[in-house]
Amino acid sequence: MAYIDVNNISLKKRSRPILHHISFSIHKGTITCIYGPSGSGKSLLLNTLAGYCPLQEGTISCNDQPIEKLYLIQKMGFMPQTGGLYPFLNAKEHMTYYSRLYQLPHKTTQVRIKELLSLVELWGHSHTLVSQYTNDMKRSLSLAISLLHRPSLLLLDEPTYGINPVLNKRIWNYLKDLASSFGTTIVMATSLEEEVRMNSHVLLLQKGSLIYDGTVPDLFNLTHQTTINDAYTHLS
Ligand SMILES: Nc1ncnc2c1ncn2[C@@H]1O[C@H](COP(=O)(O)OP(=O)(O)OP(=O)(O)O)[C@@H](O)[C@H]1O
Repeated sequence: MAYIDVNNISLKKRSRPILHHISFSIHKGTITCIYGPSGSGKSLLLNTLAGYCPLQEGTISCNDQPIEKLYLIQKMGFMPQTGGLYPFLNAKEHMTYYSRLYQLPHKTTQVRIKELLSLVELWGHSHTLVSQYTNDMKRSLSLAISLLHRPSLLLLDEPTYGINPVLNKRIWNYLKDLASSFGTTIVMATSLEEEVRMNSHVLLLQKGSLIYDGTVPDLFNLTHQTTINDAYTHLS
């Protein structure tokens, strides 16, 4: 049975249709990559999954429950592309603030803050105000925050964009371990072809329409191509 069911959703922004009749399913404990060029609707799709864009058409359910309920019961972790950070708080204060929102026990909070800020290479900057962070550091902090409460569903908007290869690999190992050991379901927007290739499930978006939903090997078989970009162009 599917963990997430997206059924015929459409979305308009300022009366302009952006997402068009999108349907797909996601299984528990898998990593799904949403791939497409800038402006294809990746962020809006993720925002819609996270419940930030009210649905104008269609339904989204998670474990047979409306997805909005999942957010309320704190089972979802969402890393937006921007926002969610306070310039005059440092990384540790952010993590503490969000831990309180999630009502994590004090000891768990201390352990997770160190573990996650170390994971994203911010432990050494944990007392620096976010206003002094680079965009990449802000992104890393957003990722750490989204992981804080060990959510069962993680929605990540380009989590590894612009980061160094060593950190990229460490984050990927961490995410894969969450999926395989804890059954965490991960949905991420990415513009990096190599990230799509590493994962089993890919959704290709073009101008707000889903042009492919399936595995990478099936995509290559279908299009007789050997790269994601060539396959994407073939389907366009
Ligand atoms: N709040 C909004 N109001 C109106 N149009 C919007 C809004 N947010 C996004 N759009 C438009 O919706 C389309 C999809 O945007 P979206 O940010 O989801 O694309 P994306 O694939 O995530 O791109 P990128 O990789 O650059 O983030 C774009 O044409 C964008 O201009």
